Amino acid sequence: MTAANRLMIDMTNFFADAVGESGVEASEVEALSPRLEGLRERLQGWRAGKEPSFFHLPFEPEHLETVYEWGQEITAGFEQLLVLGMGGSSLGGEMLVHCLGGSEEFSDVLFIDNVDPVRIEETLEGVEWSDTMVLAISKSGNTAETLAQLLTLLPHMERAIGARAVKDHLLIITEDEGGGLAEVGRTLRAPMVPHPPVGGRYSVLSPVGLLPGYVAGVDVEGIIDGAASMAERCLSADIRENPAFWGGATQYLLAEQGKSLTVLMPYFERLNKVGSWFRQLWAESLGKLDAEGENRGLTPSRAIGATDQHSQLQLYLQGPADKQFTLFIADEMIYYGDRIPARFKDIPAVSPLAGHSVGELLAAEFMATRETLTRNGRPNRTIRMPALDAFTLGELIMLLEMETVVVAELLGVDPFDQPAVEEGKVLTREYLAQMEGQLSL
Ligand SMILES: O=P(O)(O)OC[C@H]1O[C@](O)(CO)[C@@H](O)[C@@H]1O
Repeated sequence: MTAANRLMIDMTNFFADAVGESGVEASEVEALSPRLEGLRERLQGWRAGKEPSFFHLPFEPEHLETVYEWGQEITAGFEQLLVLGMGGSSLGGEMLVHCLGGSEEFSDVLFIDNVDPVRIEETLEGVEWSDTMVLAISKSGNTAETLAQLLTLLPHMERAIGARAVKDHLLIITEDEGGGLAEVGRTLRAPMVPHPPVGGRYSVLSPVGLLPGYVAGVDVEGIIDGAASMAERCLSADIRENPAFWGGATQYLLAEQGKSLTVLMPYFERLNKVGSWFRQLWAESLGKLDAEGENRGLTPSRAIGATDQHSQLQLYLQGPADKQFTLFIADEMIYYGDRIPARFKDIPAVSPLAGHSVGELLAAEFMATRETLTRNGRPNRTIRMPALDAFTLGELIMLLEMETVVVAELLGVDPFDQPAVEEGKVLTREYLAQMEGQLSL
């Protein structure tokens, strides 16, 4: 595996030297280092594979083997992959496909990650069942939405390809063999791939995310190499040398000082789904009660440059000083896009644009936003990628996962559970039961 670091993390504008009193001091971040000692020890165990963890996924070659085996079968036999799943069961795959997908041999990977009947109907309208493989993913196997998605599209499949062929068009990823999805799969004799023993929001580096990615043409080995390289860097005992410890501890401190809204703002639309994936990771991992029963958490928010400069930036600059920002830019951006013709260069509004590529304009807008945030005392950091490629995306995924775990450690919460979500699931079932009562009257 290559150890070249491609992701550059510029934290300068998180600190008081750049943004004044709304920033933090490097010495304050360093002072948090002893509180991360327990995590450092656990990380060594995770790296050695002593207990299941997302951190070890890039070092488990069997996941890639499964992805190649199924990926080749799907790309050889089908035109389309339809992925069913909620939250962590779909967001990682969607991120990979959206960021780097676009294989010419294989056209479509579609995701149904809701039970909005209109959206489902619209998605299914274009599905040619004889050319489609369905991938149903649920770690627990009992998620109502995922089961409803699968069970409602089964009759469509059966009508189109015949009941006996369904098992050749369906693949299931689930962990719990006693769960509803496994039960349905066994009845239909559909093949099953085990979900790794990690939470859905930490599962992107397993077949859960990599298989849809592979099918869309993503270089999954590059993703894994990048993630492994970042994981090794995150083992450093020196907090300043450890990107996730340094980044996570700084974001924690900023939040403790009132900046508990984390805004992710890529200047690259392909990175938009990184924001969707990160929102679940950050929200479900951090938003919970600590040991003293205090409500803790940092609220994720996402924006997209340059579009949201014309929507959110006014708030960011002069609204409440409760936010910290992570901006993303890819150096290659300046080479993209047509040059703006000089034809109307005598018009004052056109003259500064003439001759520049559209990518150069976007890059200039990024630099301007970064500077205005800084001048207005709004703490911000920049994650710079030379190019948006698989290795860099793998580094980014591992960095954001590890930063989440670091912030959780400092908040004193468990990053791997989501105890409060259960209540809503129970109530949903109760409401359904009530509706059944009404309908039977
Ligand atoms: O993979 P499963 O078990 O279907 O869960 C889907 C999602 O639902 C949650 O349990 C609750 O939102 C998430 O943590 C998870 O990613």
